[in-house]
Amino acid sequence: MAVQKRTSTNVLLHTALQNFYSAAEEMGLEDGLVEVLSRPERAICVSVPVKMDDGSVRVFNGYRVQHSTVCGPAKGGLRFHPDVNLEECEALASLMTWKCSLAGIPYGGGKGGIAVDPFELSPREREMMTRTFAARIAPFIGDWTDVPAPDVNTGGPEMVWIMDTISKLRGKLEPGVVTGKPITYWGSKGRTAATGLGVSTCVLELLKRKGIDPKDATVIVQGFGNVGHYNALFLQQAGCKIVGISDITGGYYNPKGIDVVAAKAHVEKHPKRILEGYDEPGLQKMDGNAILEQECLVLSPCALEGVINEKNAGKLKCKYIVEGANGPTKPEGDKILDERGILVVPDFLANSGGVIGSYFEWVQDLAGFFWTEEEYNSRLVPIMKDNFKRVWDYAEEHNVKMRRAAFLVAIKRVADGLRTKGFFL
Ligand SMILES: NC(=O)C1=CN([C@@H]2O[C@H](COP(=O)(O)OP(=O)(O)OC[C@H]3O[C@@H](n4cnc5c(N)ncnc54)[C@H](OP(=O)(O)O)[C@@H]3O)[C@@H](O)[C@H]2O)C=CC1
Ligand SMILES: O=C(O)CCC(=O)C(=O)O
Repeated sequence: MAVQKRTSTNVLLHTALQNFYSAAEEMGLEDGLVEVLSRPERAICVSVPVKMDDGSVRVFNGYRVQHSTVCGPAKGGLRFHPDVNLEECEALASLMTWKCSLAGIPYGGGKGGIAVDPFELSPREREMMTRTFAARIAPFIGDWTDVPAPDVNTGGPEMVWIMDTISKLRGKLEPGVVTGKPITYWGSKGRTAATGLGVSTCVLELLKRKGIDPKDATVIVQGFGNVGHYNALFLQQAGCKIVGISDITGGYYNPKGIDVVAAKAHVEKHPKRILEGYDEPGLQKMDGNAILEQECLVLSPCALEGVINEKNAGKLKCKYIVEGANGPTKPEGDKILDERGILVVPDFLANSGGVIGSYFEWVQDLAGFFWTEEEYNSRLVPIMKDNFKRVWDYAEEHNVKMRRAAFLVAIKRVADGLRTKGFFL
């Protein structure tokens, strides 16, 4: 019987399934494996009741999806955002499977989160919500089963609350149950900047392949959070001119180059930690979508999914796209970029520095022995360069786009594992 292709109205799941099916078809993957890998192994839905500060009770929906554990424990972030839903988690979990496979680290893929606007909660409410969520997914997570990490709107505090809740439930310290923890609490030096360092490494590798001096490169970075800010900072340090940045308050464009350090200092001082009100000579403020369409050599979307699509792909004025966010380009947008000859370095290669960095943290936690930041970065950067090279070379050799090359390489490792191990457990 032919493969029953799944479809979804969710942008991310639609993108994930289309990318997977077309790569699977190209590599001639057996139907049985296509069926298995187009579905998650396990999807957990929990309700998360919280007693609010005013005495009322609110119940939030929480999710954890484990797409694959063929190559190791499920691994991937937790996001707190009003738009979080099961299908989105499923898509992001599958992307984690391919990301970990491509990176050559011993993990499968998982993702989860809570449908909530965390900024509406008090610190106490946020902690209670996180701890209750941790307790409800406790039977399914652990250092050798599923290891969550930060994603959008989560970070060190949430990871500590999860680790502490699980440790109390199990009656022993469980540092390896989550990564992205603060350094003082079994975290690792280097993890905070790891994703941005990985994205910027891919930009610089791309420039090298194209024979472009970083000093001649203009870059626009969408999103000025963890990934976007560090990406912009490292690129500026490497000599690139950052001509555009953006956050929820809109786009900030300066053809003379934005001072990333000053912009970050402004955000740190702002009570809402946003770019609003940032100014410097030559800066033009614009709509958040318009910034994507400004002139630059490299555009690096580091905020949201689906931002490059059928509506704007024809209007972009960049030559290269290096995806820091997960799923920023819809397949419809990808097709147009392809026709226009705009080269895309795909998300699960470009932003894999985060999970590779998490792997380093997990290794240190299991060993109880910690590295210096120099050791951490000196391991991360060569792995990123090697992975970039592997995908670049495959794309050149087989005359395919980098996204397709990355999928083909990543699916092969998981498929080989499945063939060897079988499907029974
Ligand atoms: N953190 C990590 O290690 C990894 C993250 N990723 C992915 O990278 C992306 C960003 O994650 P991360 O940096 O951690 O998240 P953060 O929450 O730290 O930052 C997100 C950024 O996006 C901005 N943003 C939100 N909405 C818009 C909008 N409409 N237009 C422009 N900017 C917007 C936010 O602005 P504001 O602050 O004003 O709300 C913020 O600057 C996500 O797709 C995530 O899955 C991938 C791999 C690892
Ligand atoms: O650090 C991790 O384990 C996962 C990071 C993540 O969620 C991602 O790469 O999208």
